[in-house]
Amino acid sequence: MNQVLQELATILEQRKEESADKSYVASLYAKGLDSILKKIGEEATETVMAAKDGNKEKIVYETADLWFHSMVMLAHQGLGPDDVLRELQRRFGLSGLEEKASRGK
Ligand SMILES: N=c1c2ncn([C@@H]3O[C@H](COP(=O)(O)OP(=O)(O)OP(=O)(O)O)[C@@H](O)[C@H]3O)c2ncn1[C@@H]1O[C@H](COP(=O)(O)O)[C@@H](O)[C@H]1O
Repeated sequence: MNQVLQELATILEQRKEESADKSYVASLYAKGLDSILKKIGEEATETVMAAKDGNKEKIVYETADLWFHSMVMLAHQGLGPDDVLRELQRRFGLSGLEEKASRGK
């Protein structure tokens, strides 16, 4: 799995033991699932607006916010990035893309 995602996932697990006034992630857990989902909705909207503007720097920044809050949601639900990557890898295999990529097509 991607090392950055793995390291972030480890921090997100550790934040489950942290107090809400010391950590943004712990404060999101304390507010509960609906607040985490609200942040995902906001960040998704900001990502869409950045893409419509065509500002590459802003697109990357907002997508990072969206991925980050999605990872907080996964951690809250007892999941992690490896679960999503496994699903993407499964689809990759199913579509035959893996074989085509290895043949350079
Ligand atoms: N990657 C991130 C990250 N990306 C975005 N954010 C926060 O997500 C929020 C984004 O919300 P907005 O863009 O709406 O900005 P805002 O108006 O300040 O936010 P709100 O007041 O509306 O909640 C900001 O407060 C950012 O600081 C993040 N906060 C933390 N991390 C990672 O999570 C780790 C743990 O963070 P803490 O729990 O704060 O220690 C850190 O080490 C970082 O690696």
